[in-house]
Amino acid sequence: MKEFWTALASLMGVFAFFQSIVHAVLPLELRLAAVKIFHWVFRCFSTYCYFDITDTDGVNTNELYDAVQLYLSRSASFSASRLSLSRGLNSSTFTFGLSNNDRLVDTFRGATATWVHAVTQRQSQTFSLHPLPEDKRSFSLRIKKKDRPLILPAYLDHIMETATELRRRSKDRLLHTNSRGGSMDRWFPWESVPFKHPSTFETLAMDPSRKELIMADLKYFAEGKAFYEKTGRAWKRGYLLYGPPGTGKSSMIAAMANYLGYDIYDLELTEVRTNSELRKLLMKTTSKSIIVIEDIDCSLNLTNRSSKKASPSTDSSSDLSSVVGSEDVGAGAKTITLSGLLNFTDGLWSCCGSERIFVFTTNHIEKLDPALVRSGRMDMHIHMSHCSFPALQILMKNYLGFDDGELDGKTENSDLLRQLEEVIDEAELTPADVSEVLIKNRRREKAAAAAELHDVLKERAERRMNKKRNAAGEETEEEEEEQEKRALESTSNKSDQVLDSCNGKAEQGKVEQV
Ligand SMILES: Nc1ncnc2c1ncn2[C@@H]1O[C@H](COP(=O)(O)OP(=O)(O)OP(=O)(O)O)[C@@H](O)[C@H]1O
Ligand SMILES: [Mg+2]
Repeated sequence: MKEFWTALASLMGVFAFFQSIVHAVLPLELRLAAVKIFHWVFRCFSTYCYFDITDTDGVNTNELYDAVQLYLSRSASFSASRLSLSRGLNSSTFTFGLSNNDRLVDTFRGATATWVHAVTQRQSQTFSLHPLPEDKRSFSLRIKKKDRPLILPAYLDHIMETATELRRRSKDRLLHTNSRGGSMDRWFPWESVPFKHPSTFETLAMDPSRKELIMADLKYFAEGKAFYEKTGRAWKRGYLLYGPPGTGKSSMIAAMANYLGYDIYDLELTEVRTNSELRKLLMKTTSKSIIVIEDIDCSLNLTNRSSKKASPSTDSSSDLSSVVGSEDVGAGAKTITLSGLLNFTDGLWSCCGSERIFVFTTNHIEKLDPALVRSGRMDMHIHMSHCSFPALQILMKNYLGFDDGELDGKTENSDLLRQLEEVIDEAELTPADVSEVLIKNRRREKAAAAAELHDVLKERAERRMNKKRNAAGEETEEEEEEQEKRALESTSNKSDQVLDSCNGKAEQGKVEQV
């Protein structure tokens, strides 16, 4: 035994001696090259192959990294002996995180996949306007070389799909905004909060047939990967929601996100200064998301637009590049152009990601630049209108607890329902107005609350009728005055003509006299 320890000690001594010689004789570059060659030789003879999945690809966040993290933390968490736990602010679920060098083993189609998570510090960065995060994170996947054709890329597809499904099921969606201090100089220009809006298509008050049409359209889109690939179209869709305030445009967006399980990017256009900032924001959005620009008409600077339009050029492209949010503020002049915005939704940059929905909302569709609303740009124009009777029925269900049987018009409520149906269109109340009345009366008995609603609707309808009648009366008065004026004018014209003809004769006579 003693001999063994003596031999080991002398072996280590020899190794240390050679190491010091190598360090003294070989320069650093040569040593690094030697290490690389050693790794290369090792990999050539190894039965395994390795794949590194980093958190960024240098510019964009790597969706695969996020998917792997979610997949491993939810699917394989039970097989790991040590994991870090976290729960996001306002989030309803716990997330298992992986620390440095954590190792997880997964199996797919009978093959073993070993994952190792590595967190290293990024080497000191040179000055940059867009610094990267301090930590560099990556997953390393190790599989047997012989399994490679069997499980790649199917395994990665499986991970992406599972992560998507997990996200959808967790109902933990995010609402990203660029207006809450998200700085363009930072790595991630969007600030995020958990998205908890409870609006769904079920609670949304609108005609069921139109609702179904929209839901079918969304579903077709979400499942339409093959269709978009086959037709060579970018996998994105645009919706323009327009209508008066309080008709449910924002509620519809929330319902869309909840229906599809997508995140929302709420883009505050007035916070974006240049087209390149806009493009960068777009690049930092993930797929399976809804990118929203609310009140698009208010984001457009019509003064600048018209001044540009006043230029002699009649070229339609000049119209397209009209300034949107421009403000002449010297060096920091804002230079977002309409063409920049259209590129954002339509152009090549809009495709740097997939499965994305663009939603614009406006109260004044007539104020929008024709370039924005021309057919083909926004795939679907959805008019959110005043509360109709079918929409009212949904609100009565939501707020007062009426059920389908009570609303089918064959029960003791049928009279009340008929009366509501008679006045609802004339009252022209928005779903938000109706909701207010119902909220105020929600503690009362259903029928009493509905009767109160009827009174409000009736009063409003009558007021509108009176207004119309008065307006019509004023119009008739105006018309009568107009007619009188015309009659008077025609009489005076006739006498003028008589005078003229007399004068004419006099002139002629005069001429003749001359
Ligand atoms: N169609 C609807 N279905 C259910 N609730 C609605 C609907 N429309 C409005 N509401 C209610 O009114 C409130 C305001 O609606 P919402 O913010 O969606 O309107 P909007 O059309 O986006 O208005 P604005 O044009 O002012 O942004 C919502 O919180 C919701 O409770
Ligand atoms: Mg809104």
